[in-house]
Amino acid sequence: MTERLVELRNVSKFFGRICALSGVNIRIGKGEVVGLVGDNGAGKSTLIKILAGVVEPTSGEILLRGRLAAGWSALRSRQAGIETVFQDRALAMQQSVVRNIFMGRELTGRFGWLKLGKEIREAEWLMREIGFTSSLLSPRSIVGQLSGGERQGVAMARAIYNQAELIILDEPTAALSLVETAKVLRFVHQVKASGRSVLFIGHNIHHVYDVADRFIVLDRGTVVLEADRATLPSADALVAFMEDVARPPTAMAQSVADAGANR
Ligand SMILES: Nc1ncnc2c1ncn2[C@@H]1O[C@H](COP(=O)(O)OP(=O)(O)OP(=O)(O)O)[C@@H](O)[C@H]1O
Repeated sequence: MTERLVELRNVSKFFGRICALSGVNIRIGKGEVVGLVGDNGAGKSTLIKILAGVVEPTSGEILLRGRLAAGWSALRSRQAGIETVFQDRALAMQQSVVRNIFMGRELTGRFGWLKLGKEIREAEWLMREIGFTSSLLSPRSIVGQLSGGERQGVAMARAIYNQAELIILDEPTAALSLVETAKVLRFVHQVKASGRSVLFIGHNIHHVYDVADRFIVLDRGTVVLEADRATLPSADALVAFMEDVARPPTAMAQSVADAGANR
């Protein structure tokens, strides 16, 4: 097993009487890509918001490198190297790639002057690190003119600049074409190759399967499957498992009865 980076131990979250998470145990190791899947309302967003420190668990513990993390908050989460790329990616569309990467953490000199040359060089390095290959793209490109997959890459480059050790990607391939999805999956592979970890949340099981080393399936607030890639022969096996989980108990009982009758 890889070195443990972050763990949730017996975490539950209630919103009033609604139970969003119940006794969840998960761990994310250094340099691994974990795929988090589950139907609508399964608790995925709540889980990533807890990791990001923007939602407080009702009970349970968060551990960093095996040690209890006290006083968990958005600041502590970022200090621990956890960066979340939410679906809107929070990018300034009218601004350049370099301005987006350094937003709020600009490189300045002694008198507060912007070190644009240094930022450009650093942005070029980050773009290479994340796997941008197009020669048409530069740190000066305007983000609003980039494709959806490339924008996702800029958000990931910003996370790396912010010292991310774990990048949480909230449905990074939602509404993207095949070509754009392939770009995002390549960026994720690059992030892993650089030794960082990724928690990849996705509705498209095939995208998650393509990129993850390990899979966690949430269903109505509980972890119903945690499996290594080696134990899941294909994306279809994961889809079949999820279909079984989603099936209402009566339908399941009926299908068991049907199977018995056909024997
Ligand atoms: N702020 C909130 N107040 C009340 N209930 C909430 C809140 N946030 C989430 N919930 C409820 O908690 C449960 C889990 O929601 P969550 O958004 O975490 O699921 P999800 O897996 O991310 O779903 P989706 O894929 O649709 O985004 C749902 O029943 C949801 O209605």
